Amino acid sequence: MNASLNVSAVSHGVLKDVNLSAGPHALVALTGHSGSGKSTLCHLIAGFERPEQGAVTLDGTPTDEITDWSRIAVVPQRLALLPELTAAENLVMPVLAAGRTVSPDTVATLLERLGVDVLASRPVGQGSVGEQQRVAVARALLLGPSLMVLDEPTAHQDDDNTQRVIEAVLSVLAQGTLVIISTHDPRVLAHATQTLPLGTGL
Ligand SMILES: Nc1ncnc2c1ncn2[C@@H]1O[C@H](COP(=O)(O)OP(=O)(O)OP(=O)(O)O)[C@@H](O)[C@H]1O
Repeated sequence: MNASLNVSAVSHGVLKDVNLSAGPHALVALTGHSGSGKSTLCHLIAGFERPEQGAVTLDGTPTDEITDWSRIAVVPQRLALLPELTAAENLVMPVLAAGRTVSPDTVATLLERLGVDVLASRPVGQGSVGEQQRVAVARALLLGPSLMVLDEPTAHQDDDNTQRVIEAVLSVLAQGTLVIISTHDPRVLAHATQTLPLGTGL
């Protein structure tokens, strides 16, 4: 896993001439006030859309051409879980889409680690917002992606669960995942290896 992310001269919506390079084991924090474009940049890096100007590539490939969650896994601000499916089923969806398999034990262990084993066999729509957010974190962690993009992943978490999310992210970071996190949370920022402030006019 030696992913190299390049955001080159990107202008898109509120974003103007944004540049970023990062590789394995980097934890890049996207910071800035509300409306500064953190979610917009998360979407571009995740490959949900292609920038109006400039390029976003992972190992030379535009990220909007990458759909394999073992390469790019995402925790969107709006989570994008299927509420009528169980947490375990939600975790397995991108695995199946990538043509891979994971053992039920691996899924169960990950859900337990994030404190959401209670939803393993219940529809995730029955969980709290914080629980659903941790299911989305587990879904992104499952395949040990090359690049993981998390949009404010501790926004709905109490102290203990913030620590759970941070420890889970640090574990894939240690294995070489490149992590991009939009955040205001000082407990997350403390682990950043790079910070990209947005909306500063720089
Ligand atoms: N699909 C869209 N179409 C038009 N404008 C949009 C769209 N999505 C976001 N915007 C605008 O782009 C700007 C940046 O929004 P974005 O959600 O990226 O900011 P943010 O820094 O993530 O904010 P927050 O911290 O409140 O989540 C905002 O003014 C927003 O209204």
